[in-house]
Amino acid sequence: MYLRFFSRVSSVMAGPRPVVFSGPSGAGKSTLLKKLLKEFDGVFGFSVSHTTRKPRPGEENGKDYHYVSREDMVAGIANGEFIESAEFSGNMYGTSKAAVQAVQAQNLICILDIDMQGVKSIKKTNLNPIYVSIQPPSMDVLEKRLRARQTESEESLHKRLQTALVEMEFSKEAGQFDVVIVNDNLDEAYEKLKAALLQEIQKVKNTTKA
Ligand SMILES: Nc1nc2c(ncn2[C@@H]2O[C@H](COP(=O)(O)OP(=O)(O)O)[C@@H](O)[C@H]2O)c(=O)[nH]1
Ligand SMILES: Nc1ncnc2c1ncn2[C@@H]1O[C@H](COP(=O)(O)OP(=O)(O)O)[C@@H](O)[C@H]1O
Repeated sequence: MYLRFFSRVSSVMAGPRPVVFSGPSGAGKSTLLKKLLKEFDGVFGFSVSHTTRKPRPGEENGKDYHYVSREDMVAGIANGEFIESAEFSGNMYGTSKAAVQAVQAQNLICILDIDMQGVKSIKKTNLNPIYVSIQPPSMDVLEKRLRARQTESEESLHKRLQTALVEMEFSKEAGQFDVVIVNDNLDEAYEKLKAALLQEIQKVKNTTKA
């Protein structure tokens, strides 16, 4: 009884509910979340993950990811600095406690872009996010978009497509996600995303006004 009371208080103090974005590589997670961050400046904040993968052209250290060596990442995990971490397509990725705290300290809705393993780990924490799955209209379209993005080697592309099949099946499991958005037409997908998050957006706007 008391425990429940205190955990409710601490989740209120932690600010608005975070939002988890997950789905296959190339489904459009970054594209959609960047649109949200741009339109709702002062409402959303991005949880900057750590990764051992190399930066792509145009990506910025500390903005898109914290780019670290495997040695540093392993040490950070052993040191208890991460809420969750996973191996994806030959690289390590992880959400540090500091990354989420930095966003929540500003009373913003914290956006996490994480894979399926991350979703499973976050479900064991008390973060209590809204789980959004971004899905491509088909495997064919996904492959075309990933190729057109020109960020992957042939090997990396194949690994991502293999994993995508599993992530697509996972999104169909009942209860895994609060919202599943098929990103066919970008504008339509974005409108659906905004509609799903409208209530949380409004809460933050009301708090800021008060
Ligand atoms: N578990 C976990 N997954 C992450 C994290 N950061 C990114 N990812 C996921 O790692 C995968 C690969 O990300 P990235 O290399 O940026 O490639 P992209 O998704 O194709 O743009 C995606 O599914 C991301 O959602 C993290 O901190 N934790
Ligand atoms: N609805 C869409 N229609 C066409 N291309 C899209 C759409 N959404 C995203 N893209 C493009 O597909 C590629 C993959 O999107 P991205 O946001 O990088 O995916 P993710 O972050 O899920 O890996 C990018 O080149 C992006 O510009």
